[in-house]
Amino acid sequence: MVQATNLGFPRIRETKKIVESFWAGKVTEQAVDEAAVKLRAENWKLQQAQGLSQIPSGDFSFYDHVLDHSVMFNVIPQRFRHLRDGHERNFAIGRGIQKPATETQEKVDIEAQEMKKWFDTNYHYIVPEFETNQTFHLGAQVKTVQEFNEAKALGIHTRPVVLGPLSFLLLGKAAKNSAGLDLLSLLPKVLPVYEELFAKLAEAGADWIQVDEPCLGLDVAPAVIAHYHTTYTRLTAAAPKLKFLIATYFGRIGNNVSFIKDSGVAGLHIDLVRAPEQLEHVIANLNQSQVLSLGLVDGRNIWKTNLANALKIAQAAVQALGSERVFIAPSCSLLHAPVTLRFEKRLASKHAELFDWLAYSEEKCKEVHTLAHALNHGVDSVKAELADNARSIEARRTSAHTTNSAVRQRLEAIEPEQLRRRSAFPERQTKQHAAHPLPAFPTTTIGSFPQTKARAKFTKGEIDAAAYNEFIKKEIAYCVEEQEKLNIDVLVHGEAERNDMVAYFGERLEGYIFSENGWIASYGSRCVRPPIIFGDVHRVNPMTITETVYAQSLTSKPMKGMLTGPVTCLQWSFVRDDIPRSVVCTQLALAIRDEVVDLEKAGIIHIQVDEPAIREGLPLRAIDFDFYLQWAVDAFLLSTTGVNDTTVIHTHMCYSDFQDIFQAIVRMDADVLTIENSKSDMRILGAFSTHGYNAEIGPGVFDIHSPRVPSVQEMKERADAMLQYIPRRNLWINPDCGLKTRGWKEVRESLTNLVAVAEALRASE
Ligand code: MET
Ligand SMILES: [Zn+2]
Repeated sequence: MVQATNLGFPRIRETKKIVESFWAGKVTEQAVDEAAVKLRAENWKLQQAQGLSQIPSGDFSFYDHVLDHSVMFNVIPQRFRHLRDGHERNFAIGRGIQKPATETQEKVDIEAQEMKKWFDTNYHYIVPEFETNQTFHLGAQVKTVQEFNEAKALGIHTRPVVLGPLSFLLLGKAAKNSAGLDLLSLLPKVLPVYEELFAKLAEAGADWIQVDEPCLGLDVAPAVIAHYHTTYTRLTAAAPKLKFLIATYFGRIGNNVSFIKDSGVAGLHIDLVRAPEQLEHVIANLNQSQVLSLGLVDGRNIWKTNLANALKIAQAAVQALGSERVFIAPSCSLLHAPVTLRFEKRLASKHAELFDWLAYSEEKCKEVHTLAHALNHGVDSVKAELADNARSIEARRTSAHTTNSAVRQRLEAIEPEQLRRRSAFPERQTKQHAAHPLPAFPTTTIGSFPQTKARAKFTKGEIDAAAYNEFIKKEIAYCVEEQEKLNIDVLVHGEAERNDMVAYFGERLEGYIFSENGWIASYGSRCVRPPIIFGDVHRVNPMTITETVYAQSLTSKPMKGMLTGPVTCLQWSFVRDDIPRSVVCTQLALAIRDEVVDLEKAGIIHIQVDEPAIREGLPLRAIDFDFYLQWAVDAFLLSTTGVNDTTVIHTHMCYSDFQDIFQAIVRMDADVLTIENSKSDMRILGAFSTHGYNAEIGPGVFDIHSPRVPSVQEMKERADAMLQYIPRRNLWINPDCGLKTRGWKEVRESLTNLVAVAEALRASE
């Protein structure tokens, strides 16, 4: 029998409320636990109702599953160890903790553990911190075992999910006191604890267990693959009752598959959505009894699966392996997909055509079941489901609403000179400085200023459109006035009208729709609701001109226009999968290009096109980098090069992992680049120039993620250090990202100090 399985279920939206109430001190730890028990039960039952035969357990988390795993293995950094074991400590590891001193207690102020992007998703995990004399052990309560038992008590036999030892170590980092630690040197210490965990699971009655090893989708050295081999040979031998399913996702396993055959593992899960071409190669690398779990339903997007196509692939696998050796599954954990379409009332009634194309997690589980059923009992046994699916797929394929011939023609007609500024940077810089002189070390901000609640009221319908517009104008005026008082050189309008830097543009472009409940986890209790790109994207009307021109009318200083770049719009949306992402990105680029040109026409001479997500889109394998960077940078160029030499194009990026993309940044050919530099790694600035970056640059002089007000002296020291790598005429002084999460008081104080730094630098010229 082919099994219908799942790798993980979303958990976040429902947990948000209870977790945030707990943080606010409104509910007890016990209430949190009770809510969790209820939610898990609901999720398991829901998956069972969809007909899955292997349902995951242990995938639940209140904050992050990697954090939970670290805690389960007692990998708790020194600075948190004195806190009481429990939710409060776990949340403290994720978010840091600050408590004022009381009569009975000293002040508490502990920095959170580092958060990092989970592969190429927009989910963030808490990076495990390992020490040289790290010890590992399980506590009295073992989360994975507990949750397995919890499901068992409900009569549901689940497949426990555990983060595998190699990925656990490789995704971590050395603690500050353990610089230079070779993470894999901890294997001999961690494996006995994994053995203990697996023994407990076997004792509790588990048979299949899912061991996630997402690092197998990366370029890993042969030495690491050798570790995989010895590790799994050992773990499987120690737990003869368990069947290990190694789960890979987000791409192809490639030659990393080589260790599987004689490693003792019972099965392997592969992502056939991202990498359908790997099927044959993987099958050829399995032994005679190993199971292959086929990730055929996209776990990272919201479109219905083309079941006929998926069935063909599955049938080929069944033919090669036999039905006992095939599982059907989503491509990855459904953590990255919204929960259910049941609550999308507005889409269902107002956009019935599009609604019919969608599948969230609940519906994806059903698709998995339908595929398995068709394989086990013949296609006729699910005739109605398959016919329904074929009808939706065909309706989407032939819809008049996804294609716009004018957009297609415009794309065809793109000429190479539309990807180039008229002159090279040095010539542009001379012209720009002559046409619009600025003081040395110009000061600016990244775009957003502290936000007020009125926009939320407007969405709730409490104030009407006219009142709302008046309100936005006031906010802009206030923001401009404050910046003038602070004596900043290049001003911004503050982005008061923008809920979200991607959704704002999505709402103004054709080709997008918005869901009510398409929430996915971003980090901790934070969820995002990515807009949905379903059709050809194009701009109908200007999107930012009114606000920008109004803001410019209030000041004689230059007002910087503020746009979100095409790659970031792409990266932070659910993107149609019927045409290549590169094509969607090019369409977005043309829309932004029109806006850039219109801003210039309206007299705006500084225009910033933000691309914070360009690094995140980088593929997982180095061999795929060039292809991505080619189209991504081309899209940025297409959006920004329609202007005169005297117009200053800015861009902004805020993930400091620039190592892999220097050349791409150079090729983006912006006049000014503002970047996050809060980690103060000055060497990175040196690397910019080594890689040929010669344009203007503003490495943030303060970290906006913290409410702390930086002193003049500390920022001046940072700027002085920057000057060792950056010529004086190219250095801008700015914070490292937008200020919308901060309060006005601290922003005013921080920026007063920031301007003082620029003045001090000028004085020393
Ligand atoms: C995540 S980058 C944010 C850039 C945007 N212009 C802002 O200031 O909010
Ligand atoms: Zn930023």
